[in-house]
Amino acid sequence: MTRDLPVIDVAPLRSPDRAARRQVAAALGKACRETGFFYVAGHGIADATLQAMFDAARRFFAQPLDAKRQLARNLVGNNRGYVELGHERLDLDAAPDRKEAFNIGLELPTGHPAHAQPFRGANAWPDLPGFRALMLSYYDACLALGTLIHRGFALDLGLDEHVFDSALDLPMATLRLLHYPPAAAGVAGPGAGTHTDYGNLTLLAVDGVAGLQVQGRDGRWILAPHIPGCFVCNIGDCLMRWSNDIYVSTPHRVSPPERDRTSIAFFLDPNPDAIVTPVTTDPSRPSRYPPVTGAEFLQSRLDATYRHVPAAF
Ligand SMILES: O=C(O)CCC(=O)C(=O)O
Ligand SMILES: [Fe+2]
Repeated sequence: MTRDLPVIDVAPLRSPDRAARRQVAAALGKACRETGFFYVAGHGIADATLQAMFDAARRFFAQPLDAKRQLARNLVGNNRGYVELGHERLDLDAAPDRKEAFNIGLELPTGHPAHAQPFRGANAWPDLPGFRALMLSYYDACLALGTLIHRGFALDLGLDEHVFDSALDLPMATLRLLHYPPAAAGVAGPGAGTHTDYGNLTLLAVDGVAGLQVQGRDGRWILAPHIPGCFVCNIGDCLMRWSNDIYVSTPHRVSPPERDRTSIAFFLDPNPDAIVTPVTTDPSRPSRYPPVTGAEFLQSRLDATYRHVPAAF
C-alpha cells in the first residue's frame, strides 16, 4: 500500500488571474489522467460546518431501525432515502456492503417546470431538529464547489471555462451520509465493494477512521486517509465518458473499519437533460461514444447496483 494522491489547492480557481486558474486546471488534469483521485484543499467549506454534518450523520444513524425504515429508499423513490445495512452491493462478485446510508437529492421550488424530469422528487426527512436546513445548505455549498472544480476541468480539456455550468445547475446530485459499523468476527462483506462512481465528481468528507482504498494504474491499492482540511475527490464514469476517456474513473473500495466509520459523500451527477457528448478538442482522439443524456447514463449504472435486491425488500 502506498499513499500518493496529490493535494490540490483549488482556491485560485476563484481568482481573476487566468494564469493562476490555469495552473490549478493543469494540476487537476494531471490527477484526472493518472488516478482520477486527488485531495482538495482551499475548498472554503468551514470546518465547523463539516463537524456539524458529521454530528448530524451520527444522530441520523443512531435512530431506531424502525424510524429509519420509514424513510426507506424503496418507499421514497428517486434514489432518495435510507438504505439498510446489507441492501446495497457495489461489487456484484462480493458479499453485500456492510454499510447503511441516507440520501437526499435536489429540492426544486414548488411548481418548477423541471419537476417532470427523471430523478426529481421529494426528499424524506427524519424528525431531527436542524437536520434538514443543515443538509440543504451543505448540498448547496458542495454544488458550488463542484461547479468551480468543473471550470478547472473545462480549462484543462481546452473547452470554454464555463461550459459545464449550465449542465450542472439543476443536477441529479446526491448528498449521501454513510455509516460503516466495525468489522465483526464471522461476518463477511466489504465496507463498500470495489466500484467506480457513476457521476461526474465525488466530494467526500471522511472522519479519520481508515477505510478508503484506491486502485492505482498498476493495480496496487493506495490508502486514502483523512487529511485535515481536505476533501477526497474523484471523478466518476460520466465525466470519464464526457472527457472521451482522457480522464479516468478509478476503482476504489472501503475495507471494514476497526471502529465505527462515518463519511459524507456528495455525488455530482449532471442535469438529467444534460447531453453528455464526448470532448473532441484533441483531433487525434475521435469520439468513442455516442451522446447520451445524464439521466440515461445514471439509470444504467443504478440498475446494475440494485439488480441483486429482491423487489419486495
Ligand atoms: O465512504 C467512503 O470512504 C467512500 C464511499 C464510496 O466510495 C461511495 O459510496 O461511492
Ligand atoms: Fe465510491
